[in-house]
Amino acid sequence: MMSVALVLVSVILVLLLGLMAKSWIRRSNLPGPPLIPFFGVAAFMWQIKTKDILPLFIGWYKKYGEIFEVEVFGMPYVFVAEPEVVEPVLTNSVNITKGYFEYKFFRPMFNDGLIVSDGDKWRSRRKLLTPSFHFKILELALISINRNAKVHVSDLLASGGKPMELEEAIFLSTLKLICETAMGVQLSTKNKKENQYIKASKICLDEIVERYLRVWRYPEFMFRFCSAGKLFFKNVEITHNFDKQVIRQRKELFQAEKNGSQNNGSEKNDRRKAFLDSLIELEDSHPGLFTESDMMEEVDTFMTAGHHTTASAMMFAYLLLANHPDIQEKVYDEQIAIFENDERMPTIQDLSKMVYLEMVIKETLRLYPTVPFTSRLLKEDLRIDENRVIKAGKTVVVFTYGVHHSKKHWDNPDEFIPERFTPGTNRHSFSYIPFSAGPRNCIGQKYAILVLKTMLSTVVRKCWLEPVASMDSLDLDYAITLKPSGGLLVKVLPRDNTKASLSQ
Ligand code: HEM
Repeated sequence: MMSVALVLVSVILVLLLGLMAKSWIRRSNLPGPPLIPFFGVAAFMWQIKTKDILPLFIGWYKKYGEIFEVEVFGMPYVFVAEPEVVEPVLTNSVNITKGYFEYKFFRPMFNDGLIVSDGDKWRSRRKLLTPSFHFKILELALISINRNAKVHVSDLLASGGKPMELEEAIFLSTLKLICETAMGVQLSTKNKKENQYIKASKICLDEIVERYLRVWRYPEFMFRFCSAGKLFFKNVEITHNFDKQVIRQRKELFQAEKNGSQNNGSEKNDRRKAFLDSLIELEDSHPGLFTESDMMEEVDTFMTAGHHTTASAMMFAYLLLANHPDIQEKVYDEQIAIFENDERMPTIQDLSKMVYLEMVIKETLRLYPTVPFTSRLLKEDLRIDENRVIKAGKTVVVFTYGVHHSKKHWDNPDEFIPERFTPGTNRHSFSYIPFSAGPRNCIGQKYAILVLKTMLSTVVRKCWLEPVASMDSLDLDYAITLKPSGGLLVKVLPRDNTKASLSQ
């Protein structure tokens, strides 16, 4: 009996030593937290909460520098925050594959949609979908954005200046916007199903982050078995049902428009198509080649990516403006210089004049990058310099938060200074990458800037934002996108009254 136990212990020891040796060999000469046999950092990650994730990586970044290596359950991850290294990672046209586990966990939500897909499928989809975000389409979208911005402002003002939890109102606005502009479907004003959808998609993203931290949930069968997995799949179903309904509604309209134009004998409408219309047209013209499930995976992807991201950026912008009244006032002055006392909504030309507002948005995305990490699985070796190579097979995580807070590239990196984005200021082009860069950059970035500018312009013209708590007490939650932990409490007052009371 003793000898069997001894053999078992010896085998386990040899296995652990083997794994350690493998790790040391693979690790090359990059610094990083001490190796823990077999589990790597996963051995203590299970104790961590989502709001501890960013501080943990910031701590390692401060301790080990702009390139460090972390091992999770035998998988090596190289974190990079040095613009000179980020550049070859993001611009390489071979290394377009996303990190394996990080993106695999999205598959139940997005299947093989644009964020997750790879190789030829990704290339052809990207080519197909890019025209949907063409300038002409965005110009048309402005009508919907303006209408929603007005509704959003009256929702904010209804709070009567009392501290208001803004997260829900912001998410509702950005969801309605992506539905109207990209999907061509106007949502109801009752908001019941919409709020249910928003809640479900938040639960899904939260559960993905929790899954990163709990290695025993990595295997699909284990995840499906536990209560977290059951909750996740239940909420995935809610989001899918909502998206199916959106597709159904748009298809009915599409068919009605098609019949209408045939009956009128009118010419084929060749204007550029909004996102969902081009997918429906493709299914219509290529039956069997582009299917309903192909359409679903892209709608699922764009519905989530299209509203969580802009909502996160808006939340931080409100918080920063409320806490920096001087900057809020400068944004307002620029609006007055453009509109004087005219109540009209902004045109594309007006938006192009909002240079200071754009600087504020850029600085918000620098301080609080909506997507703080992105990753690539290296298909070929990446030489950093004479002494350092990151080997093919490793996952490189671009630590955007670290890039944006680098003391080498930014003076007082933790301060909110929109003036650093004064047009014409020089900097390393990979020291600022909120939308990533290279072939897999954000397809929605022009749309996002349009939404942010229009919404913020409308809010600042009509409202005065006041803080409820100082930014010093702000914790950041990593929920795939970055969010203020515990929501967003701000006071919203009508601008005119405030101006009047300020001048008294
Ligand atoms: C403030 C707003 C936004 C920010 C900061 C942002 C940021 C990013 C980043 C960093 C990536 C790269 C992710 C990666 O490599 O893993 C990305 C990709 C992507 N974004 Fe955005 N995004 C924003 C808004 C949007 C919007 C509004 C949409 C849709 C309308 C969108 C759709 C996508 C899609 C589909 C991808 C994948 C592109 C590909 O792999 O080809 N994003 N975004």
